[in-house]
Formats: sequence, C-alpha cells, structure tokens
Amino acid sequence: MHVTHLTLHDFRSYPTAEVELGPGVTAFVGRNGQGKTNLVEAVDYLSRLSSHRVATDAPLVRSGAEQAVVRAAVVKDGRTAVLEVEINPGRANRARINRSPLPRVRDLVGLVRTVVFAPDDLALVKGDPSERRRFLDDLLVLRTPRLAGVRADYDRVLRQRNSLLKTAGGARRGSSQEGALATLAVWDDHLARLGGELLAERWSLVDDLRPYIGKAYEAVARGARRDDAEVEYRSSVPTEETRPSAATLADALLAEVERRRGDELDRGISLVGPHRDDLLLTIGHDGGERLPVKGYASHGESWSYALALRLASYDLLRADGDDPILVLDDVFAELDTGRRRQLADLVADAEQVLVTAAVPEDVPEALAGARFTVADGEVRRDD
Ligand SMILES: Nc1ncnc2c1ncn2[C@@H]1O[C@H](COP(=O)(O)OP(=O)(O)OP(=O)(O)O)[C@@H](O)[C@H]1O
Repeated sequence: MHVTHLTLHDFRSYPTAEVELGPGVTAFVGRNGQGKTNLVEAVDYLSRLSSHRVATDAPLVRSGAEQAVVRAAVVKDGRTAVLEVEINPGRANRARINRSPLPRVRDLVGLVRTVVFAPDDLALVKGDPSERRRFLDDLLVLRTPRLAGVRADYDRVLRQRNSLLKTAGGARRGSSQEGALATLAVWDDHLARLGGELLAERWSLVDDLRPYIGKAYEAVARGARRDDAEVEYRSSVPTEETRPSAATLADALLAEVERRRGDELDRGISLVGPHRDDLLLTIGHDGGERLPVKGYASHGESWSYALALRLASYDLLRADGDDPILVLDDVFAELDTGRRRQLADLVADAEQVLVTAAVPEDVPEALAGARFTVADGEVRRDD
C-alpha cells in the first residue's frame, strides 16, 4: 500500500499542509524542529490511532486549535480510498472512509499499516518490559485489528480490578471485605477471559516473528548468524504448552490469580496477566553462552537488535499479503556507516518508504527518490 496524498489541518505545527506522495522513497529534509517528523507521525497515526511519540492525543492538535484532521488517499491493490480521522482531545475522535462516517473510530485501525523506525527504538531492547509489550501489541493490532478492542477492554478491566484490590485490601476483615471480594471474583473472570485471548495472540505472534528476527539480525549485524538473535515470551501465567490456546491460558491465569490473592490484596495491584509479561531478547556469540540483550549487549548490538525487531515486523506484515508503509524517522543519523548502508539496502524495494533527515547527507544513496524540503511550516518538493 502507499499514500498518494496527505492533508493536515491543525495537526502539530501545521495549520494546513497538502503533500503529494508516490510509491518508492520520499525523503523530508530540513533543519531541526521544522515539522518533518510531524508529517510522518500523521501517517502513523492513521495506521494505529496513536502516535509513536506521545501517549495522549492532546499534543497532536496545534496549540490554540480545538481539533486536528489527518486525511490520506491510500492505494491498496490498485484501489484508492480516502481515510480521515478527526482528533478531538477530551471528546470522541471521528473517522471517515471516502467521506462516510465510520460507526467506531477504531474501525480505521489497520487499514493503513506502517512500520516506524525511530531513534527511540533503542528503548525496545534497553527499556522496560512495557516497551516490548507495546511493540507486540501494536503489531498484533495491525495484523488483527479486532484485537484493538480486546486490548482496550483488558486495560479497562485492569484499572477497575486494581482499584477494587486497593479497596478490598484496605477494608477491615468482615462484611465490607467480603462484598469487595465477591465483586473481585467477577473482575477475575473478565481479566482471565481477555487476558487469555491477548496472551494466546502474543504467544503465536512471537512464534511467527521468531524466524524473521533471526534473519533480520543476521542481515543487519556484521558477522552474525541467523540463530544469534532469539526471542522468548516470558509470562506471569505459568503454562507447560508451547502454543497454548486462549482457553488454556484463561484457566491458568485464573488459577494463578487465586494462588496469589493474598499478595495482590497486600499490594493493591494485579500481579498476573499480560501486563506483567516480557519478551526476553537474547544474543548468542560464537560458541559462547546466550546472554540477554538488556544489560549485556554492546551499543552496536543493541541497535542491530532494535532494527531487527522492526525489520522482522515489516517482513511479517509483508508476508501477510500487503507491503506496509515504512517510516524511517531520523534514524540514519543514529547509525554507523555500515548499519546505515545495510538498512537502506534492505528497505530500498519497499512499496513506500518515508524518510526524515536533518541534512541531505543523512539519506543513504540507496534511498534516492523524491525529496521535499521542510522549512518554516512549508513542505516544498525539490526539483
Ligand atoms: N501541538 C503543537 N502545536 C504547535 N506546534 C507544535 C505542536 N507539537 C509540536 N510542535 C512543534 O513542531 C516542531 C517539531 O516538529 P518535528 O518534530 O516534526 O520536527 P523535525 O523537523 O522532525 O525536527 P528534528 O529534526 O529535530 O527531529 C517543534 O517546533 C514543535 O514546537
């Protein structure tokens, strides 16, 4: 798929912007703070209805404006659709396809699929488990948009359950605690059902991703072998099975919640479920033992791993049948010459690649294509 036209109204720094795009590589070049990332962030927002830079919508709306609009004409399998989202912080967002409103804004998710490489990607390997959980869940939702609902429902149940645990834990033994515990049992069931579904999906996603990660790491890290990069899903829900079903995981989650009831009441938080899990990343070295990336890998190895995770996502989405849009946001300035060239060669044949860079020299030769200069709020095509 690729975007042929992007329109912004009051999105980030842009009162309005109209950009004509084509398949192949497009680079946005300009000094810092001119609005290059804002453009690609808009395309990414259409894909996932969230930004790779911020957790809430408010910063996406131009300061002083009430709402932002992102509209894109997207070509997929030779057919064009115009997707639009209206971002209304504090109120419901709205979405349209070919100007017809969608019943739920969430129905837009996954119609545009992006894979974004950004300087913050190092946090995927060096950061908290929450970074890796988000990586998995974002990818899950792009592959299976229905899971956006499961993920949102799980987060809601978790919040409710945590607040109930605090109440029940704080209540003196007696009737008020008994009442809270009875209500808790209902939330345990919700947690187990939604958590089991999310866990089963994550588990199979990790299985699907594994070969692509090894292949991508081999391609990006000099001298690496395919089996050097390994990933393993580490769950707070014990299971013996290699690819457990949602029902098995829901039962195991419920049993574990019951086992840890005392701890949960003491601490007032949910200690079991997908929100406590991690994706363990390890690297093997010639003949040596495998080591976790976090805490052990060099800076260069960590970058290779982060790039491999993104490239693997790209390859997996591509294998599902449609080329996602690749966004390389200011990433080349972070990489040494070898990795730069490697990455550029690997992505050069993607259907659409959007690159941002502060200076033209940061765009590798393999990614020659259309070029725009971004300066003073204007996006101008170089000719
Ligand atoms: N909601 C907003 N309202 C107005 N301006 C905003 C808003 N959000 C961000 N900006 C402005 O947008 C600019 C940042 O744009 P962007 O992140 O696209 O820069 P960039 O060209 O990618 O820069 P760099 O090369 O430093 O990454 C900053 O000047 C910032 O103040």
